[in-house]
Amino acid sequence: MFVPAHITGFFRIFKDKDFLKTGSTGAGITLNKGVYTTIKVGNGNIYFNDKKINLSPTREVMNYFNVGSYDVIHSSDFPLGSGLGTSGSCALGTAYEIFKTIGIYRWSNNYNNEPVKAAHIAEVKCGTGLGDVIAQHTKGFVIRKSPGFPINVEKVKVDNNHYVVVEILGEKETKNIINNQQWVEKINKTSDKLLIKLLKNPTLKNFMDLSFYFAETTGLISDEILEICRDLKFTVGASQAMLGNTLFCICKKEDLNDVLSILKNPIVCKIYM
Ligand SMILES: Nc1ncnc2c1ncn2[C@@H]1O[C@H](COP(=O)(O)OP(=O)(O)O)[C@@H](O)[C@H]1O
Ligand SMILES: CC(C)(COP(=O)(O)O)[C@@H](O)C(=O)O
Repeated sequence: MFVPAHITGFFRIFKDKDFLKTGSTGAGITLNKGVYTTIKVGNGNIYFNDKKINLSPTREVMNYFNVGSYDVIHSSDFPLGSGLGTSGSCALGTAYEIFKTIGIYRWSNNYNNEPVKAAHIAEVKCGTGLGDVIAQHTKGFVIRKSPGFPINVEKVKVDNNHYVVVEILGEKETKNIINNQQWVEKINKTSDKLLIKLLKNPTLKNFMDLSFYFAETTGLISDEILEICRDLKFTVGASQAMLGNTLFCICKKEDLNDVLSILKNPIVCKIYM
């Protein structure tokens, strides 16, 4: 099962005692790179790019479906902690694969996005995500209008001639931000009006402008990424992937070579619909 990476440009945090009501509003794009997940009968081991690790969101999903006798194997295009929703891809891929393997007979009485709910709950419990899973389930250029469930999103039509170029400059643990009250207040104060602005003019250009405003105003953007974004003004836009130490840029085909000449380790992607 392939689950696309997801880049959040800006977001607002909603916490609730109900994990299904906890989540985020905001906007982002899914990529044609991400995580391939398979499961096989085993001993409950988790492998990430051939390394055995105890990846908490994946473990949470395994516990949710109560399947300790399978191994989960993730093959990821991106490292964990890069703000590309890799933990969400792992959680959702695990949920889909387990659900497919154990069959819906166990859940037939209340099948309703069960794998998506399981992965969302896992991400929220682990502090590794709030809205990625819903966006990765929806795919494309996704505006999330309400947090969590019931799912309330707008999938914006985009033409296929844009590229998304990503440069990973380091790691950042999502939980250190979304579990910090000062950051939560700053994020929510900054993002308060951005969703309405994007819904009024749902274009990739406006998405990138609002994302850059959010990254700069919250102070989440690093000086290094800020500098590179200034050099990429000729594109549709550039900003920092939330919540990572990763730059992302959307550009037209005719500008791609110029973008690649500016970045050191660019990864060229497309928006995954
Ligand atoms: N080697 C590892 N072993 C176990 N967990 C890891 C390892 N490396 C990273 N992780 C976990 O992966 C998760 C990454 O989630 P997050 O910070 O949201 O990044 P992403 O943007 O990739 O989703 C975190 O829970 C982090 O603790
Ligand atoms: C921005 C974030 C809270 C975290 O995203 P990541 O670091 O990629 O796990 C995301 O889940 C969202 O709600 O939009």
